[in-house]
Amino acid sequence: MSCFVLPKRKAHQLRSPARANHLLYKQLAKLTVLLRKAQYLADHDPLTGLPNRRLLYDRLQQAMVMAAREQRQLAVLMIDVDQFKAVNDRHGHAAGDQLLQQVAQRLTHCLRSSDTACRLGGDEFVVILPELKGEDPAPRVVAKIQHALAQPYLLGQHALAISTSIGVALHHDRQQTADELLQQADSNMYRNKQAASATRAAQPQASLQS
Ligand SMILES: Nc1nc2c(ncn2[C@@H]2O[C@H](COP(=O)(O)OP(=O)(O)OP(=O)(O)O)[C@@H](O)[C@H]2O)c(=O)[nH]1
Repeated sequence: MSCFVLPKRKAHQLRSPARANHLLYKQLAKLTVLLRKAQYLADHDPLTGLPNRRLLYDRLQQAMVMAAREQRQLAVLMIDVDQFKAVNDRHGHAAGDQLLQQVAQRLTHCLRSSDTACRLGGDEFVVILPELKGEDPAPRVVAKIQHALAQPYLLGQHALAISTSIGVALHHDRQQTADELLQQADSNMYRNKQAASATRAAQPQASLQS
């Protein structure tokens, strides 16, 4: 914390109030920058730069309140990379990291500025869609995301195709908590993953391509 302390100055420099004020102002400006950086680090995933679990809960709770107040539809998507462990095992952890970074970039490009994509941890991402309009719009967003994430990735020298499992939860019930909504999206994702896994088992050629 030594950077927050006024630097030692010759006594005559600090005797001038204008000079002392100037030094204090500079130190406060530095402190403000450091606090902003600390806040960013507390709220974001260092690998992908996406909001982390802490900020996800914050944004989701706010979005749920706004959706209820303005009678808007809100959906949460739970997104999990299929067989991600195999990417690490076959191509190395650094390639796995690159894949997660590219998934995060693609997710961000697919979404509107009012939507939020977060990294929950590992290969799990959450998307908050706070302003759904029209009839049953969530499946359209899911299809768009799934298509974008299914395009091949370039990891160093390797081109790699992956699939993702996505679970959707719609926020209908005002009593529902953020945790319950995420849990519902997670259960739906898990069910979809199991179905996709059963399909892959029946068609071994459809598994991870590299
Ligand atoms: N490269 C990399 N790997 C990570 C990171 N965080 C977690 N992992 C790895 O991600 C993998 C997650 O594996 P799982 O989700 O359990 O398994 P999976 O292979 O995706 O299996 P399914 O989800 O059932 O398809 C584990 O091997 C973790 O070690 C990370 O930041 N970078």
